[in-house]
Amino acid sequence: MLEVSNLACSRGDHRLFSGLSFTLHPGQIMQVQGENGSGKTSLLRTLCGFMSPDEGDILWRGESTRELGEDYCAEMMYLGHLNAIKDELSALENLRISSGLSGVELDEKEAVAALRRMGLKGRELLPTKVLSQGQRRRVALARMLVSKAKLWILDEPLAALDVAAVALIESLLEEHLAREGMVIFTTHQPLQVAGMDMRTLSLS
Ligand SMILES: Nc1ncnc2c1ncn2[C@@H]1O[C@H](COP(=O)(O)OP(=O)(O)OP(=O)(O)O)[C@@H](O)[C@H]1O
Repeated sequence: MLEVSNLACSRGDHRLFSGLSFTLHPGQIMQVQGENGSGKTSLLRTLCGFMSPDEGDILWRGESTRELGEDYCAEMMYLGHLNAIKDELSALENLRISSGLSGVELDEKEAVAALRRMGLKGRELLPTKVLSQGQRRRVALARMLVSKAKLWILDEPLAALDVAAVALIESLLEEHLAREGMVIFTTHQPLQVAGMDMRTLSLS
């Protein structure tokens, strides 16, 4: 369970939000909404521990995420809106390295299978710099197929994806929630997650 209480966050002199509280239970998904610049990415990065809040507490299974440190990181997967993939490396190398850094060692067969499920058959060994924007996004999102993390924090996961890839991401979210996973995400596009308890958090 993730419990956020009285969270406040600023950028420079500008207060983005304050007094933000919510609880996310296993099997729940929450969409963070708000116009451009309202602080959605800042909130997600704060929940990951990449930014420190001005005030407030973030608890994972009842303990402070700051104190849990790597133990929290091992249970959380963050996919930012920038792909964080290395241009010179292949799709296969990118997936194996990013997965390894998050504590999941993938052998080549597993990584190839994940990339193929993401529609990247025949693109596994190419340097990612030659892939299209949507294909690069698919490489980054392939982590969703191999992650063992309970909490997924996803910033604009649908950006640059075509209809088939959006449907695949929706099904991966459904599978994750059915396994008692948790998801916090932002999107400016509609997302259909069947039969799920979709919560929303609006920043203004
Ligand atoms: N490093 C920084 N220094 C100063 N201001 C920043 C910095 N990063 C972000 N900001 C500002 O903080 C505000 C919130 O940015 P953030 O990226 O969290 O918004 P967002 O809701 O995710 O926006 P979008 O929908 O456009 O992705 C913006 O006004 C932005 O200009």
